[in-house]
Amino acid sequence: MSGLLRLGYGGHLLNLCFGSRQNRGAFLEPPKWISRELQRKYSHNCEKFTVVMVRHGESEWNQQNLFCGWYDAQLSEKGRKEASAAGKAIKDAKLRFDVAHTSLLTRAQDTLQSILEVTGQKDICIQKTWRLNERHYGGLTGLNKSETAKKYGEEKVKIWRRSFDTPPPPMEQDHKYYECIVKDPRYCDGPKPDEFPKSESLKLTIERTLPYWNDVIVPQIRQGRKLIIAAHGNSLRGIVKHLDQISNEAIMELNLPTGIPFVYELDKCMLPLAPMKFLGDPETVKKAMESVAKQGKAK
Ligand SMILES: O=C(O)[C@H](O)COP(=O)(O)O
Repeated sequence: MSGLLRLGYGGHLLNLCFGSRQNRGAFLEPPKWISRELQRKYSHNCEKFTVVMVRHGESEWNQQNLFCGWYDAQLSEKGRKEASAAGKAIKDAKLRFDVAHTSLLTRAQDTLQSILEVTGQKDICIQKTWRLNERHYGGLTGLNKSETAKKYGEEKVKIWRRSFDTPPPPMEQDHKYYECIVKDPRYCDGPKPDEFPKSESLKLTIERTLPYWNDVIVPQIRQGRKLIIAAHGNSLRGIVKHLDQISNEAIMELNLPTGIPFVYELDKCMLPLAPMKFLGDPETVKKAMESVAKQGKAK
């Protein structure tokens, strides 16, 4: 299928078709030079696609306020409860899925399993990828966030946690968790040794998450498949930044809460038709976001 874009230009109405023989069956994005505002306003389609995303429930390392990244922490008791509450919220919203996407980390996979159990959808196809993993916290992995803020200052910790392109210090080979992460057999199919991160900024996280969004997830959405993505605070922040075109500065203030699903309605150009909608009471969501932000404060 090709697309039709209507643009008002110098008093004329311009109809632009896009699509090519090679891409028959796929919908091409309108040319990049057309602003998102115009795309949204004039894009000649009213189909909408629903995608549900959820950050895993609280992990044992979240509970102890430790930088976790690629360390495979398990869900805490509270995290397991959050995961089943997420399932209930999804069930109440009557959302059904054809495919689920998750990371290679247990906390995201267990959250997904719990959601699928509660919603009675355990048999759907699950695709797992390292590209949806949490951002790699490098040398900070295993350190307490508050103590790190006490040692280096809250401002520095906020930059490590939330800046767009300043990565935390790298994880060196003598780091306590280096071996168990780098030699973990779950990474036998990737990342390749030369792409294996030593630490990641949000920018670097987006660079490995977005190809998966564009090449695997978007084609499924366009085929009309209903998707759930159970992943992590920062891999999801990257996707949200991309979808909502959030600036590098503004993304610093976005803190995703654990275990509260959020829903996007996307048009055919994969543009959100409305802001993300949390399946939770707004006051609870606000408090949960504030408490994530506070984890980097020195106590
Ligand atoms: O990896 C971690 O420590 C958390 O899951 C995400 O941490 P952040 O909110 O400090 O980025």
